[in-house]
Amino acid sequence: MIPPTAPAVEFVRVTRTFEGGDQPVTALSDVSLTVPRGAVFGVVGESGAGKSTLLRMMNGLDHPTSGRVLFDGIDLSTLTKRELNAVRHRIGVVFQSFNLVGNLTVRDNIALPLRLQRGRGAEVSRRVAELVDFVGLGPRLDHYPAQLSGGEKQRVAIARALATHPTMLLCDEPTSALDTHTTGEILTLLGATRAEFGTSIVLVTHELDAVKRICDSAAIFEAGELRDIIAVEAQTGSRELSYVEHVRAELQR
Ligand SMILES: Nc1ncnc2c1ncn2[C@@H]1O[C@H](COP(=O)(O)OP(=O)(O)OP(=O)(O)O)[C@@H](O)[C@H]1O
Repeated sequence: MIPPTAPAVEFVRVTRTFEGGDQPVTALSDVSLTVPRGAVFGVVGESGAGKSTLLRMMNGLDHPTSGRVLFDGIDLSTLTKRELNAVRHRIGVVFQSFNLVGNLTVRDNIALPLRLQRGRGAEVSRRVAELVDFVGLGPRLDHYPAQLSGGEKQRVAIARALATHPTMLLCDEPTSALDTHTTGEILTLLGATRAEFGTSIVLVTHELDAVKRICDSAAIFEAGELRDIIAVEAQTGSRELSYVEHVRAELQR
């Protein structure tokens, strides 16, 4: 059972060391942090800081060498493969490179996680319709990924990640392949995801503007060590700018 007050994710003194090369590599060293439920939590750090390792552990794809990772209060390393799979259905993942299936339409990409769970046809269609509406991709339902812009592909990927009603969304550099205006649109969509569904979001990014825009707090990593967790001041009064307003604001800054 999920303790009602459990955070979305908790790391308790987590260390992850990779053996096998000439020398062991410590990707994360004694990391303790808490992602509160419903938070948008940023993770920043230079290349090699340990961000991907952190995300893989949140998703149960990797386990600590020492310490514990708790999702909804459950220690992921104590679960059987079957239990872990069940927990992972409550976690959505969004990648920089979208990871859509090229020979499936938008509709079928979004439906994929539901079909893997053997969802019934009518339920799947209803859920896909809701999500397409939420991410604003109605007219593109029968298009293939190659026919979409980068921003549209990321909308499909977000819809697909939300298909199974996850309580947490892990976003690995979701806007790094996008121009700044489209980045703003995707961040707005992630903000709407939290507001509409209460989804906890972990946003790994090297773009500090993205953190400033939607995160409540952010963890700063350096060489596998958690250096600081900072509260991010809310950007009150900010609204979605049109493309022209955005370019004007950037060039005149
Ligand atoms: N499977 C592995 N085997 C050996 N070393 C690894 C493995 N995975 C990660 N590492 C090492 O752990 C350290 C942290 O890697 P990680 O990918 O977590 O960093 P990152 O912050 O995500 O970097 P980037 O922004 O470049 O993706 C690096 O030194 C990396 O080489």
